[in-house]
Amino acid sequence: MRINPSILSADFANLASELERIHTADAVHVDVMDNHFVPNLTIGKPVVQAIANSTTLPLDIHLMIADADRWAPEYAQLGVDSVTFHVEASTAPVRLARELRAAGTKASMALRPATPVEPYLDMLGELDMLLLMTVEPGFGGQKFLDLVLPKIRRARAAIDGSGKPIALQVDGGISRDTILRAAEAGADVFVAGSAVYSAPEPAVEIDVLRNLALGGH
Ligand SMILES: O=C(CO)[C@@H](O)[C@H](O)COP(=O)(O)O
Repeated sequence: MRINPSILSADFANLASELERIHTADAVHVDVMDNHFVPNLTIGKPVVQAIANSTTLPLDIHLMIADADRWAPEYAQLGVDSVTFHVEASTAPVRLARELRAAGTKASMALRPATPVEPYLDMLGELDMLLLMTVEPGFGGQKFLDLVLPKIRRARAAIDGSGKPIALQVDGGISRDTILRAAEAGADVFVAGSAVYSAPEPAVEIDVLRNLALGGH
């Protein structure tokens, strides 16, 4: 059960201290948005590099950008732990996943809530992590979409059937109220933004969320 706080909900003017506030996290989830794939604009490579230089936590990079085939390998060069691209933004996801692994990072692929997982089950072995979005990507603070739960269950069954150690991440609306449902469905990596950063002590909230998730297993 891993908790990766999203710095989208952090104070961007004080990123170094905001990273210290989540020292109990398993990794830092970094949302890169380009105002094309999603209707929001966040940060790019220079700021990702600065974050990498400011923390000892692994970086979990979530690219919500168009033309993932072109850009994702460049993020892999930054020495981050994992790079997640959206399948809806890639024309050659198998080749891209292989390129990411060849660059020394974990390869991860994300699906929007309405994107079915079945067409991609045969390529699970190319991935280190599958991200199932539990909100429409673009903004923090949205409501968890329960309609994704059956897809999480189907993905869990396929991962278990593959016999491969593929992480199953969920992102969006994860809180004390929703994390158990996602865990019971089979998720094992949880991205939480507003729930962590709105807490008085984010590091403690991370531990609370992790313990709640453990109740689902
Ligand atoms: O990628 C996204 C949103 O597109 C997420 O990472 C959010 O940043 C999570 O925030 P909360 O829903 O937990 O507030």
